[in-house]
Amino acid sequence: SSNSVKSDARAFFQRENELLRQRRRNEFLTSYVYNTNVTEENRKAMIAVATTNAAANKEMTRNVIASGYIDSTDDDIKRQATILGDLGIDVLPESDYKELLNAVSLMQSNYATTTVCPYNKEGDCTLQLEPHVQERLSNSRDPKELKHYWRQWYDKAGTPMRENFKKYIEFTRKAARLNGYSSYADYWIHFYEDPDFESNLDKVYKAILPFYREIHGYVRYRLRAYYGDEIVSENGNIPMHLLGNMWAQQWDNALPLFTPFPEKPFLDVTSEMQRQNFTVRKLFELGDQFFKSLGMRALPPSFWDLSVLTRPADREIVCHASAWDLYQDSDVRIKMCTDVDTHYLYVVHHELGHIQYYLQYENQPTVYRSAPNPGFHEAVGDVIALSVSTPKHLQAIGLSNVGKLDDESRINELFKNALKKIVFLPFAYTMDKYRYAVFRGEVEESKWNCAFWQMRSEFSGVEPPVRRTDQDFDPPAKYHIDADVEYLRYFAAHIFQFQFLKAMCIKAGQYVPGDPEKTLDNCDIYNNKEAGEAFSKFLTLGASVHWKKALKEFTGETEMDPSALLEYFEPLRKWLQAENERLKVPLGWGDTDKVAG
Ligand SMILES: C=C(C[SeH])C(=O)N1CCC[C@H]1C(=O)O
Ligand SMILES: [Zn+2]
Repeated sequence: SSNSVKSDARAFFQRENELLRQRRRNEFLTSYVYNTNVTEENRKAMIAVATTNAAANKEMTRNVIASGYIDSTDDDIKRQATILGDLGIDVLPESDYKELLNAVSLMQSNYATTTVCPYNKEGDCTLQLEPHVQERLSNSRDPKELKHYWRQWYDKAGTPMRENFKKYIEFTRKAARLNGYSSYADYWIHFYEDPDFESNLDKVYKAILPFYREIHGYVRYRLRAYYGDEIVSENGNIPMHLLGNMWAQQWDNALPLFTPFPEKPFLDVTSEMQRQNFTVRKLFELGDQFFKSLGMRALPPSFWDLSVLTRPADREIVCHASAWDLYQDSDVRIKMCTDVDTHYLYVVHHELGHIQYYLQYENQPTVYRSAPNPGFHEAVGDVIALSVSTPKHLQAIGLSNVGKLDDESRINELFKNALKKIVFLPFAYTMDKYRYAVFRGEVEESKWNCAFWQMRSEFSGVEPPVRRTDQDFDPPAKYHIDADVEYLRYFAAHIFQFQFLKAMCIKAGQYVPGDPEKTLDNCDIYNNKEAGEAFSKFLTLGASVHWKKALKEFTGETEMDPSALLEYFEPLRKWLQAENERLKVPLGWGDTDKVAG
């Protein structure tokens, strides 16, 4: 009878999920050892465990397919079988699998260990991306120094990785084909469980593009006033080394060059934190405190014992921040090279968002211990960071003496946030539009580098400080391209986080449409149990239901919709359009001439 079939299926999935959990624990433990101690021995040990697991995962998938549960009339059985029946790169024959992992881990190791030479002075070429190069890109206002560090990094972290990247493309293409996908791009897209994903993505990009063009035009105008016409053209691409970030993905570090109302006081949280002798641990305690104030999960004691929160002096680690689920006894960890400043205050909350999600869904079967939409996982921490960075909250924790800004200071704050949240969207869009094109074979290999810069110019209107040719190979200078990490999850997260924020601010009574005293950009959900309860219910689901169903229960919506984001920034958008008209700022940009055609 269907009951006995169901109980057989339950027993089957119970066993497969438990075995999968053990495999994931082993695999992530060895991967954590490698990421927190980058040696050849640890790299090989990680590959060995992953290879053994790939064979076991293949066996599991064979069992799942043979069981026929994919055709079950029971939604849950069908969903578990569908997800477990999808192998990913584990489908590869063992030798190909090893070659692929070898190529990706070599790119990651290179990124983690690349060091560069100091500008304009003799000295060891031992400067690291975090913290040295990142600090120079953020704070230097010398175009020659900025160009030096830009070129050093791209030449050393990018170009030497061409052969490994080629292998990466070859083997991911083979894996996608073996799984019945037309390309690795389509394998990545299937995680969004949305046939309209790519067309929705283009729709959202087009919806924010007018606002982005206003920001781009104003920034170019102000940069030109500061650096002069030889460095910044009137209506061309913005040289990316001037924008405060190695990849020009967010421009808030260069904000002092283009603050709308420079004479207005600023929430300079970094100097206030340093004045108050904030420690790295304090940053994590702030985040932990926020989640607890919402009635959500606290960090377990093991988190503090097993995480690596600052760069060790005695070994190489992968500094790029990451959060880890070790799939047993609430063993969750963060690995990052934290400094005490506003950038890391944001990153700490971003990573703690992943940790909170891991804890919230830890009692789901292994197959459901993930987000139903990759964008959700990247949005959790960002929502909290948005609340933390409000004047109201910063005053509550003693990092600011103003709880409510006047109109001009509010424009400054919104502008700073737009330099993170709006500027980021065309960048994130390009990271995967480019890789989709390469995965789909739409760009011939001899054009891989020029295509990259042509797309950065087309979608963001930024260009390299020096001419680049197809003898260079710049994409692996970005962590996620080395580490096989899909990037549209961050694009989606930058839209979803404002939908989550608005829903929770309404529940907390912190946002009332049309009430100038209760706007989205000064909403602080701290201590609000109703908001926390709704958030917990949403996160506890894990991947057990379709993301549209989870979103509907949480915010009442079923789409990735930029309305909440545009509402949050509306006062800035109005001001910027008027200001650009007043200053006769030209908008838009043409083709870059920094790329050999
Ligand atoms: C902090 C993380 C680890 Se999931 C990260 O990679 N982020 C967070 C925002 C965008 C993206 C990046 O740094 O490129
Ligand atoms: Zn993340």
